[in-house]
Amino acid sequence: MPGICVFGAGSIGCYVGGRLAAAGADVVLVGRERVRDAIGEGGLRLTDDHGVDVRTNARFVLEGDGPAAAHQAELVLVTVKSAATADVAATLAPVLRPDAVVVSLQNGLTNAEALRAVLPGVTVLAGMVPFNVVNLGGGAFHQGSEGTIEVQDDPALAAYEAAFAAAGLPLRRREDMGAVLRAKLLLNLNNAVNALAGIPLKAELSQRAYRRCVALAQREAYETFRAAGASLARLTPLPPGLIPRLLVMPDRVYAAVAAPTLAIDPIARSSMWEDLEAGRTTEIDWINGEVVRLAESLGRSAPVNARLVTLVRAAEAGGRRAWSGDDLLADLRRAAG
Ligand SMILES: NC(=O)C1=CN([C@@H]2O[C@H](COP(=O)(O)OP(=O)(O)OC[C@H]3O[C@@H](n4cnc5c(N)ncnc54)[C@H](OP(=O)(O)O)[C@@H]3O)[C@@H](O)[C@H]2O)C=CC1
Ligand SMILES: CC(C)(CO)C(=O)C(=O)O
Repeated sequence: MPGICVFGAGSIGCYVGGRLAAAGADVVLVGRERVRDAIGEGGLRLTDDHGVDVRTNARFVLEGDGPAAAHQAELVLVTVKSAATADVAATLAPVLRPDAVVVSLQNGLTNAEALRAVLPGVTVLAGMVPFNVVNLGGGAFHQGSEGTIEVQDDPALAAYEAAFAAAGLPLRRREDMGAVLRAKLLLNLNNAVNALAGIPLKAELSQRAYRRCVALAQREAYETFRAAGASLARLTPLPPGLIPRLLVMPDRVYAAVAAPTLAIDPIARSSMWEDLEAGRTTEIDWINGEVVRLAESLGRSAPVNARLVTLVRAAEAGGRRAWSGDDLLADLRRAAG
């Protein structure tokens, strides 16, 4: 069984790393003292809405011992937030084995590129986690929505596929990973709306005003990607360009059409909400900020996404949170002009 090092033991790192460890993989989690202390003697508990309930005592080391752990590993999963990717890359560069494989399981478009730039000669693959994981505290992590992890196709994956499949998290190989990441970014435009709403995803998405905010941001991003000639993969029953049409439907229609395919646990929140709540820098620059920069590079503008960047930055600095759907929609419409 290959040695796996998970760099960034938070929601995704503990859940994916823990499931791998529970299935017998040799896993070491690298993370913060507060996460190690929360896991404590009881170990990790990993659950989902379909009966998964596993406990495991995966090895956990603090970041000071991260380089030694990464040096031993054949596979390194990077699961820090995007703002920490450069630091992790600098830590990995002097210690990785030349035959190591690095997989970024992060949101955003550029994390694998950022790792690759500092790790020449190492196989670095972009990955995409479609499902939500909530940190319930006390070492418990809950998968609150569905989907299969997708990874940039590469022959190096063959050595690890069995471990992921045994863990109940089979990998889907993709040759069009750029299109997958862009389509995921479109879905992640909801993160900012969810973080500003300050309520669980299910409650937020059940309100038309919030969905209209997401639709505004998605339409703008979709048009920007089209203008750049950048394709988007289909990750949902509806193709990406049609999702805004569903989002703006009245609540009852949305519930009837989306509910069967969009099972979200009532407690699930976006990772951006978790960052705001913990007082951390969010990934707004790596999500909505990407749309704004791409639009600018094309001589266009993306005022709705730019406004969401501004509002989330303000919230990071202690500004307004708990926006109502109507207030946020009015604000974004004003920005759109
Ligand atoms: N949570 C979710 O449901 C989903 C998240 N994602 C994506 O997955 C990625 C990870 O998200 P998530 O798991 O929520 O993030 P978390 O913040 O829960 O976990 C990341 C952890 O890594 C720690 N960390 C930061 N720098 C280092 C370092 N140098 N060495 C070791 N540990 C470090 C962080 O500590 P500290 O906070 O102190 O910096 C934090 O505990 C993001 O890109 C996110 O967008 C994708 C799909 C779903
Ligand atoms: C799963 C999803 C889309 C929403 O929780 C996410 O990627 C995130 O929270 O960052």
